[in-house]
Amino acid sequence: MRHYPINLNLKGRLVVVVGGGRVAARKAARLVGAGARVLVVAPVVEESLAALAAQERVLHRCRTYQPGDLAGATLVFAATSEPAVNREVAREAGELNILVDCVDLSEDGDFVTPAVLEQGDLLITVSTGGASPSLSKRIVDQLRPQFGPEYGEAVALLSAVREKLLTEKVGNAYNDTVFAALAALDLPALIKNGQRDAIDQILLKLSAAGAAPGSVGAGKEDPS
Ligand SMILES: C[C@@]1(CC(=O)O)c2cc3[nH]c(cc4nc(cc5[nH]c(cc(n2)[C@H]1CCC(=O)O)[C@@](C)(CC(=O)O)[C@@H]5CCC(=O)O)C(CC(=O)O)=C4CCC(=O)O)c(CCC(=O)O)c3CC(=O)O
Ligand SMILES: NC(=O)C1=CN([C@@H]2O[C@H](COP(=O)(O)OP(=O)(O)OC[C@H]3O[C@@H](n4cnc5c(N)ncnc54)[C@H](O)[C@@H]3O)[C@@H](O)[C@H]2O)C=CC1
Repeated sequence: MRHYPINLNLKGRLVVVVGGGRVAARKAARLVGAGARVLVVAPVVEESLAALAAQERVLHRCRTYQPGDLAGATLVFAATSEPAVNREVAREAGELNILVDCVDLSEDGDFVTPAVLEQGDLLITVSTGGASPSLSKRIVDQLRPQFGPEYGEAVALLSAVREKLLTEKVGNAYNDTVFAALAALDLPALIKNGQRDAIDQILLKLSAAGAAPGSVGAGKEDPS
């Protein structure tokens, strides 16, 4: 394995994207989705980036890259169409100890971005270590039909149950039993088949030892 997999929480962090074409736009849109503060440095930006800038969801510095543009960044994307500029950006990032993704030559960078399948908080990512981005994309496209919106709902429900159990100071052994029982269920299938009453019954049964599911039920009515 050439890369170490990690899912970053970039909420409120400054990320600088140098370049404003199709590739920069793809990276910037996902960064905005993750709650990062995004600065785009480019003399020309494509339509979707211009729209994000107009909505003040990214900051656009409308000129070519200059040394100093990376100040304060947590991450950097060198995403121009000029290899020499991308190298220069990578060099400055290295000096500042900021991790950089060089979109035209992964060997010059510190990280690469994977193809992504997202359903709520479920994140399935595929990478080939830079060998074949289009294969990464194809694998995600093949997985997409198997992981519909019910997976997002299942994750949200599991998260609520988990938070409730962990904040109710129920014994660890009890929690372990409940988590194991929940993990053994095919919750996404139950959700997909509309079996919300069945899920609420299961949650009530699991909570019999003391942790009422309360507001975490799957049905429209609060089961508690
Ligand atoms: C190393 C990496 C660096 C990085 O960008 O982080 C990188 C590098 C390069 N990509 C190139 C080409 C293409 N990239 C795509 C698409 C995607 N590229 C993505 C990631 C990555 N691309 C990282 C490694 C990912 C991995 O490990 O597999 C995806 C998965 C995610 C994303 O962009 O965030 C996204 C899918 C988005 C989606 O799901 O929709 C397409 C297809 C398309 O655009 O439809 C093509 C054209 C077809 C082809 O060439 O395969 C070139 C050659 C450029 C040239 O010819 O000059 C380089 C440079 C090089 O190879 O060195
Ligand atoms: N990683 C990936 O997913 C992919 C990477 N690529 C690589 O990424 C490069 C960029 O691709 P696109 O976005 O499609 O190119 P593009 O031609 O659409 O956009 C290039 C952008 O770079 C900006 N730019 C040029 N010189 C600059 C400078 N000195 N300072 C700041 N910005 C500058 C331009 O204003 C423009 O916004 C390609 O040249 C290719 O090598 C291409 C396809 C996919």
